[in-house]
Amino acid sequence: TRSTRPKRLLRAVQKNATRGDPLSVISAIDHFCRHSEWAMNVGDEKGSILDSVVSELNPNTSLELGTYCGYSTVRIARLLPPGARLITLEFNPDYAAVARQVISWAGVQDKVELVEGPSGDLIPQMKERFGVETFDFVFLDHWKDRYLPDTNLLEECGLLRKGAVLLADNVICPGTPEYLAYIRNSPRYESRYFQSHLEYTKVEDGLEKSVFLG
Ligand SMILES: Cc1ncnc2c1ncn2[C@@H]1O[C@H](/C=C/CNC(=O)c2cc(-c3ccc(F)cc3)cc(O)c2O)[C@@H](O)[C@H]1O
Ligand SMILES: [Mg+2]
Repeated sequence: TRSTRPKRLLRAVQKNATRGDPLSVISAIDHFCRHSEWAMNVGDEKGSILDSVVSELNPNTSLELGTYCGYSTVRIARLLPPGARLITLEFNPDYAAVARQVISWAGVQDKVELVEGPSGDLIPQMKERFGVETFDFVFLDHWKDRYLPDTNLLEECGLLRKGAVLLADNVICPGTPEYLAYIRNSPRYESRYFQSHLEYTKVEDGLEKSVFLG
């Protein structure tokens, strides 16, 4: 079957990372993206901002929109306390298949539930089908024009608790103008921009951290 970039990324993980060692999986992917083929993982620079937000929050229930190859899934899951869980949504079955293998190579599969399907259909099912009360943390990294509709959906479904944190990737590059305008002007959120760079490049990008005030 035709080799794809995600499959080549997975092979690099299986070749260079140690099973059960999430940090070695993260560095194997970063090395592959720096020295072989660029890929749209959040990367090491923005990834360390993601790490600090997750570590400070210690979320019990987290949601990731857009799994891709599972890089940020592993970054988040390795920091979660015992019993905590991360639900990650991915509608491309080929990407999901690669991500499942990256996640299990890292040994964090017990903390992760990868659900295949479009976020717009799955978010309204979170309570009944997945037993979620509310999310403590949401990482947005899927199609950029879905950030705002999915945020509104999370609000409408009562899935954000007071103090829940939304962390959005790529608010500069490729950019999420509608989402930024909404979240920065809404009285229901307290937002802060973390300046950084587009993964593996010198181009400016950043993460927007927004606390839901209820
Ligand atoms: C509604 C729905 N439901 C479920 N899964 C969904 C979904 N919408 C998308 N997905 C999934 O999520 C990932 C998509 C990620 C989109 N990310 C980017 O486009 C992206 C692009 C760049 C970039 C920057 C400069 C360039 F020159 C080129 C690319 C950097 C990034 O960091 C990105 O995240 C991908 O795995 C897709 O299948
Ligand atoms: Mg991204």
